[in-house]
Amino acid sequence: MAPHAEVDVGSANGGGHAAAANGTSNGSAARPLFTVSSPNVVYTDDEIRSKYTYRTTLVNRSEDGKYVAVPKETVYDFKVDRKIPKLGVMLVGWGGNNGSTVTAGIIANRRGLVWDTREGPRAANYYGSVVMASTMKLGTDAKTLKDINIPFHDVLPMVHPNDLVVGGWDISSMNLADAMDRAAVLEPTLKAQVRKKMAGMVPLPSIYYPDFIAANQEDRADNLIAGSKACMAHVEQIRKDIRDFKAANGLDKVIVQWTANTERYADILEGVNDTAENLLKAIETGHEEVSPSTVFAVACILEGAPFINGSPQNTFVPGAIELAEKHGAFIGGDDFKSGQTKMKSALVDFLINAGIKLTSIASYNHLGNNDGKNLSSQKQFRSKEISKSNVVDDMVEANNVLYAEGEHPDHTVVIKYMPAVGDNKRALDEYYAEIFMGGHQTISIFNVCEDSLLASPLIIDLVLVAEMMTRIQWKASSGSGDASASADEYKSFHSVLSILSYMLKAPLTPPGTPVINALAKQRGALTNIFRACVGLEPESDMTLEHKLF
Ligand SMILES: NC(=O)c1ccc[n+]([C@@H]2O[C@H](COP(=O)([O-])OP(=O)(O)OC[C@H]3O[C@@H](n4cnc5c(N)ncnc54)[C@H](O)[C@@H]3O)[C@@H](O)[C@H]2O)c1
Ligand SMILES: O=P([O-])([O-])O[C@@H]1[C@@H](O)[C@H](O)[C@@H](O)[C@H](O)[C@@H]1O
Repeated sequence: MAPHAEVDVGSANGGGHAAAANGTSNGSAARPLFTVSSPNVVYTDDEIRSKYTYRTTLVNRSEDGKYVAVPKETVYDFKVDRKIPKLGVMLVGWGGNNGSTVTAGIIANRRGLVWDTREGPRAANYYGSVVMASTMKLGTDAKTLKDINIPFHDVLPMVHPNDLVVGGWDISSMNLADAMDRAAVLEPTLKAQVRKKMAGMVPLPSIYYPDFIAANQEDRADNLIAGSKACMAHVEQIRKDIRDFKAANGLDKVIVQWTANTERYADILEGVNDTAENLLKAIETGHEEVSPSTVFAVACILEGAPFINGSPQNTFVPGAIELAEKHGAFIGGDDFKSGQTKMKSALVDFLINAGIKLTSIASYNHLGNNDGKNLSSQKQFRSKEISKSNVVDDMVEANNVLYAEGEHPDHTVVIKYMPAVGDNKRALDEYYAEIFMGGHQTISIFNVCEDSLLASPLIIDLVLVAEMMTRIQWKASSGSGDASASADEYKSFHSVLSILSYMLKAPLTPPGTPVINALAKQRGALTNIFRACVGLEPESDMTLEHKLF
């Protein structure tokens, strides 16, 4: 059967669910859940335009070495395209645990499925998605001053995941129904209801360069594009696949996401992958240090499809980042932040900001899925060890009361492959800290993460936020105090979508900008940038209205 994507027009025309707030999936703007009444916000049928004053504090040093804090205001004009596109998502590694699970989840939600379990009936949901299952404070009721909270999804005219058309590639030819069985993640009573639809989904052949993933993956590799090292033919085939998928499904846009196996790190080599020009040349000449994920990234950049890396390897070598910047293409990564590390990025933030001196973190985990099998190989584990270890750096460096320059907690990460537990990863963590007057606090956590059920909503959030970013443009308002920007042309955000960091362990940021791992700060950035696009102030927890009266 020819590989093809899911074609389910059930709700692609918006019939499968309530029209998304601020817009519907048929491309016109509907009545939004809320409007902002302000001279700084203008709604048209096609756009939301806002004037937003961004307030920061610049710090200088006086001659006597003291800090001098100077409040700064920069006025930006934001423009949001309200037309919600018909959106496709192509997963690299579609037949994996994550790929098959997220596909089944979208179908189940679109159809409003309910299935029997030992604990009784369960209904499809998007729990674990910050976009679909969390809220943000819109403001306070003008009469009662009580908080008014709205679904995150409603703050801007976002695509609804029920409308996503899913496809992708895999080195394994297994159809998605059999892949769902292989994954052993979902209940049989749910699988039975989506099996027919998924049996018709067959991943496109993909590129396979054996040296980049564990040798134990070879037995899956029966669905390959010819060639075992990078070449332009691979780039062009992937670009053609994206165009064909877009045309076959009548899509306006396609976003590509890597949820294939973790690769080993690629060496950064001068003259090979250090610049965009050298990277393209290295692909043309078949350099063996160019990985499959980097070939996919280059293909997507050239095709203008946002590319997101859900795995920890250094897909975005300097040449790939430079290429994305040159083409104004969006890239994001790395490594879904789904369970053990997500908890860590919240707990470490809490401990250190509570003035508790974390002195060691021991993170052990074992899992029995194919990801764990691939990670049982040292080179692939090393990619994951890096992404799981660096997540505390910004929080430690931000507290120079607890930590001297260069001082940091001991931190170890262990991953073991234990087939018996399958996708239900066990994460065991010990946090050891110094507290008041020589005391200690020891926090021990046993965290069973059903990895694919935690990662799937992140795959959805990454797609929805990345797509939303393709419809947001900005410019510094004339006379805004930002001399660097032209006052009369809108442009997109930087190619590297650091706004995606909440969903990622090792956030990729524009070159030279800081990496923020603290979970609350990441969510705050995502929330407040979206609020700014409709002219709303950042969420403030000051609640002076409840204190000054
Ligand atoms: N909670 C989580 O599940 C989680 C969290 C963070 C990161 N990740 C990462 O997400 C990725 C996928 O996780 P998974 O559990 O679905 O793994 P998986 O092994 O079940 O799926 C990976 C799929 O990729 C395919 N594949 C390998 N190389 C390919 C290539 N070059 N082109 C196309 N397909 C290819 C494999 O055949 C397999 O079907 C892994 O890199 C994992 O480390 C997962
Ligand atoms: O996101 P998280 O739970 O910290 O990290 C997970 C690891 O604990 C697990 O070993 C690995 O297989 C997953 O891909 C994921 O990276």
